[in-house]
Amino acid sequence: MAKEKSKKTANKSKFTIPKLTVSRPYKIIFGAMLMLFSIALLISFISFFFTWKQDQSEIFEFTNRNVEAQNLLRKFGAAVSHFFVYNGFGIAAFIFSYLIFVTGLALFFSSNKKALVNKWFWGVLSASWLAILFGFFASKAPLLGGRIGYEMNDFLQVYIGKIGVILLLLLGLIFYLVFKLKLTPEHFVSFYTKKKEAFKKHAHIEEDTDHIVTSEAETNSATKNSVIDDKIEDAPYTSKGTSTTKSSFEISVENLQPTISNFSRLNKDDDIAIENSFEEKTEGVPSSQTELTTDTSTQLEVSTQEQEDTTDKDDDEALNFEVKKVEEEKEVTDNLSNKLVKDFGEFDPTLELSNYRFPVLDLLAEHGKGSGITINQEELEENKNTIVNTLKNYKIEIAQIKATIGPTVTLYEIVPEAGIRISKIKNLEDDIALSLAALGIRIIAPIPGKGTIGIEVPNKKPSIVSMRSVIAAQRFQKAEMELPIAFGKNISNETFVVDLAKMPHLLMAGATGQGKSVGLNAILTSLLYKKHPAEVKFVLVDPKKVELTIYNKIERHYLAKLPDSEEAIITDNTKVINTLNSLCIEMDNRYELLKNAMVRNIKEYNQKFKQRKLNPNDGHKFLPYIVLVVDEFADLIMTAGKEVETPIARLAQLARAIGIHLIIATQRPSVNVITGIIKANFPARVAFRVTSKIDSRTILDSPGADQLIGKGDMLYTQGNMLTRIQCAFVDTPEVDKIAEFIGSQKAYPDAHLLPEYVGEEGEGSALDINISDRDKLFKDAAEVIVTAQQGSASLLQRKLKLGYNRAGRLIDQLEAAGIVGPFEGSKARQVLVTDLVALQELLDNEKNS
Ligand SMILES: Nc1ncnc2c1ncn2[C@@H]1O[C@H](COP(=O)(O)OP(=O)(O)OP(=O)(O)O)[C@@H](O)[C@H]1O
Repeated sequence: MAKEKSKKTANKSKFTIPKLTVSRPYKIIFGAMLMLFSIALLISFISFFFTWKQDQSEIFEFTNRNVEAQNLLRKFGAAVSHFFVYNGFGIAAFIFSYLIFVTGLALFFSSNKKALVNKWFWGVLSASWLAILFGFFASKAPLLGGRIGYEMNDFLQVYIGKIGVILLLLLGLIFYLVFKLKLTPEHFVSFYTKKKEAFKKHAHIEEDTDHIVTSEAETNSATKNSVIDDKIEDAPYTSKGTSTTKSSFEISVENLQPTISNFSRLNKDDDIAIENSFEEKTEGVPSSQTELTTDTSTQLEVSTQEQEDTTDKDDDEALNFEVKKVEEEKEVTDNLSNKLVKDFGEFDPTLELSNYRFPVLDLLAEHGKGSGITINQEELEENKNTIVNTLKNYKIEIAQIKATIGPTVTLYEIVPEAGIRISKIKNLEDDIALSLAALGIRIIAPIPGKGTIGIEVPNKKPSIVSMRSVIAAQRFQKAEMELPIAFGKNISNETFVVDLAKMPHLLMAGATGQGKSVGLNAILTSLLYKKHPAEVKFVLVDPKKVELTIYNKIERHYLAKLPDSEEAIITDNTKVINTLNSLCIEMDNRYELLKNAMVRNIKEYNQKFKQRKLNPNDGHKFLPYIVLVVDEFADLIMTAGKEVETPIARLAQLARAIGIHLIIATQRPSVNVITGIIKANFPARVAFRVTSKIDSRTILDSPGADQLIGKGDMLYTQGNMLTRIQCAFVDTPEVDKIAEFIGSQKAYPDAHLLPEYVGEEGEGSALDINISDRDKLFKDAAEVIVTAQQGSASLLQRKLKLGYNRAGRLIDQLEAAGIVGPFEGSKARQVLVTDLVALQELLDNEKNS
């Protein structure tokens, strides 16, 4: 079926009326002719209304050239006007002039034909309607309706009478309004209400304006004029100073506003009503007035456009198709943090001590001028020969030998002949040492990553590596590290710089007098030379009480301490436990901050904080690195055992991301000091000379440290290969000078305060009568005891997960508060409060008293 239908339509379209194709130039000519003709008609028609009486008799004398017509277009004008107006449609003949003009225009611009047909349809209908209407007045004014009007009117009157004709005309009018102007009754209703509202507002504003005008007149001050007044004064048409003009303008502009705002609220059908009301309102207002308010004029254009759209809906060509340019949405890159950074710059943590000066290089001594290596050629030659000969004795041929001179040792790299087993050379270590008659020979077989065998032979005259030389080294100065440490110089005499933040914790061991304390000072000095007081804080634990006391001077710059402690450098073992636990709290707090800031480590956190992306009101603050230095760890472990080991292990396991780094030194690297749990969490290790291979294994997991020569000769490992380094030497007076230099500068009001830690052990054993001195868990403990009706410390220990000391202290406090009875030997104490209500009462009474 569908196919048949489509076939039929196809056939239909095939046999449509043959198209009269006129070429474009002809169309233009013809169009122009029609337009000119229509103009001629218009002139003739207008002229006809004044000359028709004189010209009427001459019409029949058309060919007689002696008879002159009065019409502006003479005989032609008189004839066509007679035809169109007198014998035609009367005044409605103008419609034909218009229709001919638009036809010419359509041809001229080759525009849509459908719209033209539409125009002709409505044009002829309107002309007929008008002609019939004016037909009623044919006897008095025959020109109004023309002959056609008269005849049609007469014809209709015969059949339907005068009233019938009037009704028919009314029907025609409605037909026109509904179909052509697309008007509905709702339009009239809304138009009426709008009119009413506008009228009300008009009246209201008129009142106000009158008021303004009078007050203006009273004050006679030009400065008080409103913006609209200013605009009026600028406008060319206004007669300056005439208050009537001003006020009338103000009203009209004000009047526009409600109309326009209403416009947006109305539905499509309401458009015409609004426009009509608008036009009415602007009537009588000079056109320039509408130009004054740009907004208004824009809106005006829109509404005019809409009207055209409605009236010429089926006029495809005339339809104004406007593509609205969609503006790209603007991105708001200017968020608060960017704005803050723009306004105040990035947050500068060093601002509080902005005048802080880093210690100068001159504070450090040179130690052995030039610190150049003083090895002579003879010694080198001699050592080489001895090595080659010794190996030869054991039938080990050498293909190549190379020497690298370090500050304390010289490395001889040998490439043995093919087929020589490396283990054979390694086993000859002692023999080679004996032959060379030197202490501290270390054989590295093979040197990792080189494929050679290294024999380190101490220099006869070792040179001191001064702290000054390593601090001044470019490697250190340009090191882009979080916590750079210049340890000293390696075997190739290069400055050895490592990042403590990457280690992330360091374990140091070495027999007494081998350079541990100097090593610690070298680490601290490196950080003091590179880091601002705002960026790093030290927690110093010095059970020996003498090694680190020099740093007391920089307490308010660089040290961190517990809130209640007087001395920043911790020498008391119980305080060490509290400090370690406090650091654990600090660690937990920092993790919370990192979590809230949605960052993974302290570096990202501080960066975000500097960029002002973190709000200090949410508890965010710049986090300095915290370096915990424990000088004699063995001593701590011996006295505090697990209480120290546990927080140390916890910190070592977790603290790297939040910027807490541990440096632990010990002179007894035995397994009960450097336990498995400690070792597992300290991948970076430094070994100074130790007394036995076992100690070397404990600290480095391999021998070697026992063969060092002491005096700062050290081995460093970060989990893989060992690096032999000559530790930089910094003497106590130098450190003292640096501390003095820093300490003499403006400082923070106090040392950096660590979070408070309430230890399990109380400070005094006396009964705490003072309520404010009570344990934080006092109330909980009381509730536990009262509920269980059993006054025992072990109950508290179990329920509140407390240590024995703290539980005992709580019992004492409960006794003092009268909640439990006195100590009764092996029996549990008597509970003096019967229930929780009574307990609450007791506590409330205590508070009030
Ligand atoms: N890097 C070094 N360069 C030159 N000499 C050094 C170096 N390190 C240490 N020494 C020498 O060794 C001595 C002892 O050093 P240090 O005080 O550091 O030993 P220690 O291991 O801390 O001893 P203790 O454990 O008894 O305190 C220093 O006084 C110094 O003479």
